[in-house]
Amino acid sequence: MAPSITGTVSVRDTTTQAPRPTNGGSNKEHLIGYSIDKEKELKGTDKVAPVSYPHYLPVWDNETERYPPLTIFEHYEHGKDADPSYPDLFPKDKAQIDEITPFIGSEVHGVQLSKLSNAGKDQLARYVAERRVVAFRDQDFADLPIQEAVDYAGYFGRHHIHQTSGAPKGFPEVHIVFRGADDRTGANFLAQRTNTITWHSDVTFEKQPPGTTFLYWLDGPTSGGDTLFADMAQAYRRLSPGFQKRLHGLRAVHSGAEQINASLNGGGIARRDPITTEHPIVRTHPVTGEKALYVNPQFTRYIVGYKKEESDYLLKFLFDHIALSQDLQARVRWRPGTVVVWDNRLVAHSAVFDWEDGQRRHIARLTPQAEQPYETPFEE
Ligand SMILES: O=C(O)CCC(=O)C(=O)O
Ligand SMILES: [Fe+2]
Repeated sequence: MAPSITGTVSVRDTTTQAPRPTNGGSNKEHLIGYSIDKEKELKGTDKVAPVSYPHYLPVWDNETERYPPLTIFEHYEHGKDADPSYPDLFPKDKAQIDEITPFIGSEVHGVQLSKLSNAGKDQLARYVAERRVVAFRDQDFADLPIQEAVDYAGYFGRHHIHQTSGAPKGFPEVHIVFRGADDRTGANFLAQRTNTITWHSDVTFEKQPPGTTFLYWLDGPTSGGDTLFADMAQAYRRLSPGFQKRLHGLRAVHSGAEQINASLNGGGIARRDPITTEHPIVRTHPVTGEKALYVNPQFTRYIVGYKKEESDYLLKFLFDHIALSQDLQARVRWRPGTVVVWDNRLVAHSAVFDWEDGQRRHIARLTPQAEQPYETPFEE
């Protein structure tokens, strides 16, 4: 049951971006600074369109929103039950599927996600694991009552409640990505940095990070604000057998502390105490059995048992490998009505802040948690 939000409610820009890493990563400080009053001031003038989904505007409760640590739970992976010929997800002659690249990314027309049976949802989980990220067009998801969207995604795993991000009032399990129409932090940010790319997998500092993850469009610029995805299984396969073998057995520490500090420093909230968690550097997918790299510059801090220089060096290599290999990446262009579903165990992703004309960008994420990452032995 969602706690009610009372007390001081503030509305600001939100992204999942954490502050500078302590290792060789290349991520950015988070982009902050939205004020609802400014947007209200502009509203009613011809400078800015009204918010399409005002009930999805992010709020924070600085005073009362506080949660105990997340507990371990038994995750049921529905993708394991899927018929791999996808008869319920893609009934005959209904769906048009366009592969964005051979390995990663599909764009689907003609399927209404909200209407899927449980068999269809099982197949969705599996299909997304196969394709890594899928953009479903012309969806009614954003128009459903928020509770229905929440219930829908809850089929795939226990909802993650984000430690810092804004959420629609009364729905802390919905993570909101928002940049207001008055927002100038992007320009300010780019005055200090050369780009806005922040590769990450979501909340990898948690003991049970997300699996099948949903992001759906509410408002956005006419062009720009795409999302980048990198195929982490393909990134693993591109390495030589000798190098793959070296990575097996290594574990890395992921930290959520810097994200919490950045939130508190910016006047935001911390819903839980910060945690760090060790995960294997190579994890295995529970449905497909594929191995994938599982490190990211946003949250991975160091390799357990390595000296600092060794750890920084190896992590930098892996972060660069992911960021520079555009031949294992897909770029998803948003359109009204789009729902993007990805498997957070198999991709890294990054927002692209490349529009400068003050248009609003507003997206909602539902983030079912999955199993504790595990590793299976290296195979020649
Ligand atoms: O804004 C985006 O394109 C992606 C945001 C993001 O990283 C997320 O919601 O997990
Ligand atoms: Fe993210």
